[in-house]
Amino acid sequence: MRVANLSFRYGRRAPWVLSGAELSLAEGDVVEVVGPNGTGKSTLLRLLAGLLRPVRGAIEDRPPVVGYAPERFPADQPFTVSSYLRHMAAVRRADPAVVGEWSERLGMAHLLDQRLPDLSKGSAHKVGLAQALLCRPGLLILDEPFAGLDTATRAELPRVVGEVSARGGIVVVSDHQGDLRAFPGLRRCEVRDGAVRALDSTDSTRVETLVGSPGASSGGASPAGAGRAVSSTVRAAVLRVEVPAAEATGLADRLRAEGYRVDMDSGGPANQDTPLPEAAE
Ligand SMILES: Nc1ncnc2c1ncn2[C@@H]1O[C@H](COP(=O)(O)OP(=O)(O)OP(=O)(O)O)[C@@H](O)[C@H]1O
Repeated sequence: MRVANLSFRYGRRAPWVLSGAELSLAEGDVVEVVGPNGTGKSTLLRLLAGLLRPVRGAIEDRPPVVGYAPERFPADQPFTVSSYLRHMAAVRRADPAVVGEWSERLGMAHLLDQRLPDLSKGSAHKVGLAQALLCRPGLLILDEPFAGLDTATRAELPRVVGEVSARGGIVVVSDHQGDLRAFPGLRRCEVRDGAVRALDSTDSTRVETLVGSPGASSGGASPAGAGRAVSSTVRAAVLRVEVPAAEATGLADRLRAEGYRVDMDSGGPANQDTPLPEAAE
């Protein structure tokens, strides 16, 4: 799927939200979209989902089945949870049994008989997630999916994302809270000044700081070069990168998959003699 020279604004005189944005997405990609408030993350997600039409440019090769969970589920609808989800399953030509399955999985089976307008904010949010997942999406768009979720569902969501990705689906997530940050192979991109810019897949600020630090050669691998193995004709640099323990294995696996040699030291803090520079958060 490709976002090609995409420009969008909400009205003829409105300012451009996106201007000439580019993004390529491959099967199985999981992409976190970040950026300051109001820069156009939700707008980009709605464009990707096909809910908004580009003013200029195009979105090419969108998978045919799209699941979209909005940041705020519109709960002001005269249905029960069950009748709404069964209706959505029928519209998406999904097996009605998936309503029960997703309700269980998202911890909302006890809500099925409740009316949508009576739901709490978090419960309504779960209904928004469930309707996006009913259809086995080839493109799953989640706008701030973790906001207001209980602990169990928060823990379940990365597994759901992993399953969609494992069967070749593309997942695009706007996630202020960073709950997917440890997801193996996560791609990150930032929406800013109308453009979509690729970030390093893990903690870009820290890695960039390290590359510029004394002792790290600028002639070797750089975070911007992730995906390119260090060839024998390029001088190699050794970076010491301190990451949270929970993210270490995923990050190491991803770098190895990209052809880098990775040595992992899981014990204690970084070498006290050569302290890591403070990351500019
Ligand atoms: N329906 C709309 N009509 C007019 N302008 C809109 C509409 N939706 C969003 N905008 C404007 O488009 C810009 C981008 O909004 P958007 O919601 O995409 O940003 P965002 O990055 O998702 O913000 P946040 O981080 O606060 O969720 C903002 O200036 C916003 O005011």
